[in-house]
Amino acid sequence: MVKIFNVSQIKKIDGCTVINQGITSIDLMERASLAVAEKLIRFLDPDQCILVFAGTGNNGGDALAIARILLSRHFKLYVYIVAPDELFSDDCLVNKECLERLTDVKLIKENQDIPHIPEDCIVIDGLFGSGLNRPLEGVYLDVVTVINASHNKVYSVDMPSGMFVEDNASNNPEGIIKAEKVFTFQFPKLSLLLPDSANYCKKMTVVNIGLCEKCIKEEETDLFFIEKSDATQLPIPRDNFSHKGTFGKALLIAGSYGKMGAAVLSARACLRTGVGLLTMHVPRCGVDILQTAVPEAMVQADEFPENVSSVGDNIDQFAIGIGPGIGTDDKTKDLLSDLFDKYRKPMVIDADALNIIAGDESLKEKIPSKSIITPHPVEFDRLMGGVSINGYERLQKAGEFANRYDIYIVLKGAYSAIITPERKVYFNSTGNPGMATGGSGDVLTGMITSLLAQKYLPLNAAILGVYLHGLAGDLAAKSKSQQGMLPSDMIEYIGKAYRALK
Ligand SMILES: NC(=O)C1=CN([C@@H]2O[C@H](COP(=O)(O)OP(=O)(O)OC[C@H]3O[C@@H](n4cnc5c(N)ncnc54)[C@H](OP(=O)(O)O)[C@@H]3O)[C@@H](O)[C@H]2O)[C@@H](O)CC1
Ligand SMILES: Nc1ncnc2c1ncn2[C@@H]1O[C@H](COP(=O)(O)OP(=O)(O)O)[C@@H](O)[C@H]1O
Ligand SMILES: [K+]
Repeated sequence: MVKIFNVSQIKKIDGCTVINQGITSIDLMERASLAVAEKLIRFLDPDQCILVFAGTGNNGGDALAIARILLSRHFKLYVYIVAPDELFSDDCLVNKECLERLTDVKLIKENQDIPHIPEDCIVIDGLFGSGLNRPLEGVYLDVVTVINASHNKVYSVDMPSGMFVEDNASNNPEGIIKAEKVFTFQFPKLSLLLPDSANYCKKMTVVNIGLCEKCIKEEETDLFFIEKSDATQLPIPRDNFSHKGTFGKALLIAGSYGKMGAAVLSARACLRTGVGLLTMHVPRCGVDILQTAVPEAMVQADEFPENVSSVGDNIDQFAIGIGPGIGTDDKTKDLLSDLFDKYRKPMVIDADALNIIAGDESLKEKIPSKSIITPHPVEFDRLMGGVSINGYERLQKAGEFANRYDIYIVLKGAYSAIITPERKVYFNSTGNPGMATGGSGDVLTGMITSLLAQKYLPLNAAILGVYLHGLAGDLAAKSKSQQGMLPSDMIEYIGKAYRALK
């Protein structure tokens, strides 16, 4: 797992690296800048005009070192340092003086020094990084406004300048660079993983700068970024003599009149994820649909034609998933309450099941311990009874909720976050905007339920389920495009996603 740290932890690891590796901070800056420049070069055209905007701190120092490296590779650069008071950090000053021996470096001290930024340029943004401690004002704000208004591609060093590493609730949205790509050092930064960064960081690339592994190992955190190597370790190998009983029984309670598609998608995804036996509990109107669309599944018909209203006895044999397409009818509400009374093992709770719970405090109290709930942000805000001001606040609330009710929360989104009862957070690294289409969530519910049935621990079921789901989405997008892909395609790629983990 890649650890995610706060600013003071990053500074500490920085200092510890310098000591343990017997280097100076300027050596580390050079290493970091070289690593970014190497990545950056792939996106640059030698004929294009490149404007570098540096600040006066170490982020500026990085940008100036990157400018020097790019000059040595014959890129055409115009370099500006925004320095209203001309106070430079030591390492920034060293890089400024090095660069001034090679090219003209202009200072921007006030608004009138800001250059016109032509169209079709590339901007390299090294104004502020992790040292930002207040929203931008004055000439800094003016520079960011001009850069954003130029609509050129901006590549940011470490952070989009003006964006805080963690909480941006108090920030000025106008004072943050809108970057095409952010090359961030060594660790993903929390704010770049939250939906708040959507306008400011289209893509985050983590650049390894060789910080001391021992220091990183010793520094504790509750925030993690899931990598392929983490997911690869999770699938339970299949024994030669295993049989369908080995891989568990899943029961999916899904569908209502007009929403049987959700049940079909979750059923297919559950089967493709490897469950031994799948039973679908659906309203009577859905029986033929299920039997035709998913012949591998057994079907239990509810007594009601259009909604699910009750589940039978003998449900302890199953891993249960409930929610896709069930609607919020009163009968279905009774079912949920009854289910929570009868069944005390971890289950997967999604979609309308969450909307039902949202309106009833007593149901929240009854959620079985260690269950996995899978809300998207709107469902989560409904559960909380109010909208969060940003993704950071939502994450804090999710930690409190998971802890209070002893459950796992999969907060879905671009980097879905898995939040544990101990308030640890695991961010997923797979998936793409092609998955932002009705039915993708139903697929996820089927997948995690399948893994629970196969005796994965709830945390592992959530991590592997979310990772595989995103990976299947990435494979589907590769073949069908983000626009053209469907949740059904994702299901077809679950097998290949498993293969890719080998
Ligand atoms: N391990 C790593 O990751 C490595 C990191 N490295 C690089 O170091 C960068 C962090 O550098 P940094 O600490 O010098 O801070 P940076 O962001 O340049 O800001 C400079 C100063 O600006 C000030 N300031 C703050 N807000 C302000 C505002 N709104 N308006 C005006 N001024 C404001 C504030 O000073 P203050 O005014 O508070 O005294 C602050 O100290 C990091 O992002 C990465 O690029 C690499 O070089 C090596 C390895
Ligand atoms: N931009 C994105 N990048 C990665 N994954 C995404 C993106 N948008 C949506 N997803 C994933 O797609 C799924 C959508 O789920 P949900 O909103 O519940 O859809 P539905 O209710 O229509 O089935 C979630 O797992 C989410 O993480
Ligand atoms: K920056």
